[in-house]
Amino acid sequence: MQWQKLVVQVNNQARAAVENILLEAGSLGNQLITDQLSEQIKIIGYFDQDQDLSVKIKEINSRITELKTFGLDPGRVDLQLEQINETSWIHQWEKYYNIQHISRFLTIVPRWKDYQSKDSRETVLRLDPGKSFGTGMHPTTVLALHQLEFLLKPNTRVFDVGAGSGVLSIAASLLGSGEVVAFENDPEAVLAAKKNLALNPMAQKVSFHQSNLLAAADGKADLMLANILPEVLVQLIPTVGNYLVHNGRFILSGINSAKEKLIVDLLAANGFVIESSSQMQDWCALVAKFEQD
Ligand SMILES: C[S@@+](CC[C@H](N)C(=O)[O-])C[C@H]1O[C@@H](n2cnc3c(N)ncnc32)[C@H](O)[C@@H]1O
Repeated sequence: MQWQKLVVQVNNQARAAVENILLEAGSLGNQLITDQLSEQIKIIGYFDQDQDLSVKIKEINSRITELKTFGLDPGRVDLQLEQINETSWIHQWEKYYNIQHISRFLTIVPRWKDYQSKDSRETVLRLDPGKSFGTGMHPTTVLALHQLEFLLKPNTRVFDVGAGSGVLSIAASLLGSGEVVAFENDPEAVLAAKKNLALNPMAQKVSFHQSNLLAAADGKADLMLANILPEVLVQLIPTVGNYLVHNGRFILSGINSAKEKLIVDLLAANGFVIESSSQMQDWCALVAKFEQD
């Protein structure tokens, strides 16, 4: 299978915004290459070959150029499209993917790295994201994991919408939740998530389902997770109340700061009260409480 790689060279100050533009254009994962001697960085977006990027490149270029109107100078912008084969794509990820200490008590370790925890309180999550989103390195995943660690109570029933590599679902189980039911519309991601579950035998009662948003959900959750782009959150939010208990919490991530107000207003209109908002780079995560009967 062939992939396409879009290499974008810009000024470092536009990094978070450009990463977001690539993800919104359909990049399945971004890789960052920095040079300590230069302000210029390279952001590489990986796209499925089926995507016609000839039109999208123009759109991406003009969105990057428009950043100037928001006070972000992207500098000299250069975009190069390259074809790559699947093996080298996965190889690239493995090269740049490292052990990540998400918090004092949660560490994500790539499947192929050795790691011995020295602290019995530390939870170690083994992961091989393959082609699916959710290495644990992206700010949106880190923000969701921080909120999950903070909010999770023992035996809570969790729904994870847009499970990707399964990172949030597996973390929820390892951190002590009850049943975790995860939904993902990409069949390849569902397979990757199931393989990741097998890498973590301590994660119990987790199931992954191929489903458009909550279409395959049954019953109600105490805690809902969704790290998905705002365009998808907008479709999801009006349905969440049917699947969340009264006073249940909803952790939303994947929101670029410019879309925060839109999501906050939609949550309020659907019976949610915002409890907190956290920020990393240009990304925002929200915790909302469902107060409607
Ligand atoms: C940003 S990734 C998040 C992955 C992982 N949960 C994490 O936090 O790192 C969003 C995921 O949502 C999935 N997704 C997008 N639209 C969806 C939909 N309508 N129904 C189910 N999953 C969807 C994508 O395939 C992708 O795996």
